[in-house]
Amino acid sequence: MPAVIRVEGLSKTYASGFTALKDINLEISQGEIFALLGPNGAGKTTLIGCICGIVNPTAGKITVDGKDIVADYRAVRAMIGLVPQELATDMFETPWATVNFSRGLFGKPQNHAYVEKVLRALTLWEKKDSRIMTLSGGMKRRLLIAKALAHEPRILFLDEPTAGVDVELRREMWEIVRKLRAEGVTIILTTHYIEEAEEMADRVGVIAKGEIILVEEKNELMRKLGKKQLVLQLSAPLTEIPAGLGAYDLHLGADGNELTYTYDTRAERTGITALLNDMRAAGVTFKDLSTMQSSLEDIFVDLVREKR
Ligand SMILES: Nc1ncnc2c1ncn2[C@@H]1O[C@H](COP(=O)(O)OP(=O)(O)OP(=O)(O)O)[C@@H](O)[C@H]1O
Repeated sequence: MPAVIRVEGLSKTYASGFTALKDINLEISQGEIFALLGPNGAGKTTLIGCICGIVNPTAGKITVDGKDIVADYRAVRAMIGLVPQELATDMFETPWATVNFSRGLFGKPQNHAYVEKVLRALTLWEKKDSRIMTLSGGMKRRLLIAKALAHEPRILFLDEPTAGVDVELRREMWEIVRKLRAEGVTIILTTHYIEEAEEMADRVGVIAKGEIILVEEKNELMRKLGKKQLVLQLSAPLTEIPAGLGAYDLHLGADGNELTYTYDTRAERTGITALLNDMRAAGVTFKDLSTMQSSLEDIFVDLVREKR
């Protein structure tokens, strides 16, 4: 698939002197769902703000469909729809008026049939003449998407589409995103949630402290994220890992009193049964055991370490 968005050497330092993005290089392919995964303050919103022309980059170059976002601002903006985190619109307006107005902002001719199609697709048609303030939280979220789609963009950015929404609504949002992709829209979404990236994305970019740490096919990333640790409190301390256990990914810690085994939860076998058997054969016994799942934070730390 050809790249529809190219980001080269992008950096952003805010007026406060804070550097939110450092030398970002990224390509988004046409028709994919790309998830930008990162903790709070990682720079996700700043990055999409730069691509959408809302935030001025300090350095670097961005093209959308081969057009420079600065030199060709209007053409680029017309190709992009942005679903922000929060609704900033007149609460006394109606969905019908606000979506038609959004379309007009982009200089698109009126097209009531298209606006109707969008409102119906987002199950807002029944509410088209209600005041926005009377809509439920889920309806307001869907209205944000309807507004972003008003001018028929080919690329849609969703900034934390499911932050603070319940499970049912989250699934509904995912369904909407999938339908849009099926219609050929390229989708870039930001999220804190590994499950969201896992559920939705074709590729995932992990961002932390203003740097893209890795970009990976979703399946490959999930394999890396699927690591768990088994921690064994030994009955007696060891000075080294016995030779008979050399084939396992083991770490001896806590003055030889703790053995940690790292395994892949997605592998066909965890290897735990074999490890415990081999430990018995090697005469190593334990008094307690627990498991730990790597947190997103641990994973970021690991990834940063791996990169260096
Ligand atoms: N206008 C601004 N002036 C100064 N610093 C800013 C400005 N906007 C954002 N920042 C800082 O830049 C960093 C990145 O913010 P950004 O909103 O891009 O992160 P994010 O990954 O989207 O976070 P979240 O998940 O919380 O939305 C943060 O430390 C933030 O405080």
